[in-house]
Amino acid sequence: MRPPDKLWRRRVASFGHAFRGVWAALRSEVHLQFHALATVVVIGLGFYYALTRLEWALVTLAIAGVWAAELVNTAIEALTDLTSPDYHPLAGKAKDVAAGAVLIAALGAVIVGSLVFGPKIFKF
Ligand SMILES: Nc1ncnc2c1ncn2[C@@H]1O[C@H](COP(=O)(O)OP(=O)(O)OP(=O)(O)O)[C@@H](O)[C@H]1O
Repeated sequence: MRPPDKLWRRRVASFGHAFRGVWAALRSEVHLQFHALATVVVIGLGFYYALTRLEWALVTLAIAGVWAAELVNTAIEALTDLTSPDYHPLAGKAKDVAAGAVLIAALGAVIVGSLVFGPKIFKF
């Protein structure tokens, strides 16, 4: 078994790698930059409309879901380009399915956003 201090250092290093991954994807992926902008706008609207705790929880889950799906999509795209730079139906399938995950998460976020902000913005 590893000494506890080394385990702790490894956990901290893992967080560092994860944040580095988010930052690397953010710098290279236009879609993620759009999500970052949308996240800032949605958080601003959340404060403006004084969302309840439950509404914040739903909005947070929706935002995190889209970010997570987009990051996994970026990772799968990178791995696919590495392992199959030439055309292959399976490479195409992997990329299409990963993009599908982003689409589903984004649709869910649009529904959550409409249900939470719709009545506040359009006053119904
Ligand atoms: N190696 C490949 N073999 C077969 N089809 C591929 C391959 N690479 C890409 N494709 C097809 O082209 C589509 C677009 O791939 P691409 O790598 O350009 O990603 P993208 O959707 O443009 O994502 P992004 O804009 O985030 O880079 C894929 O969804 C897939 O259908």
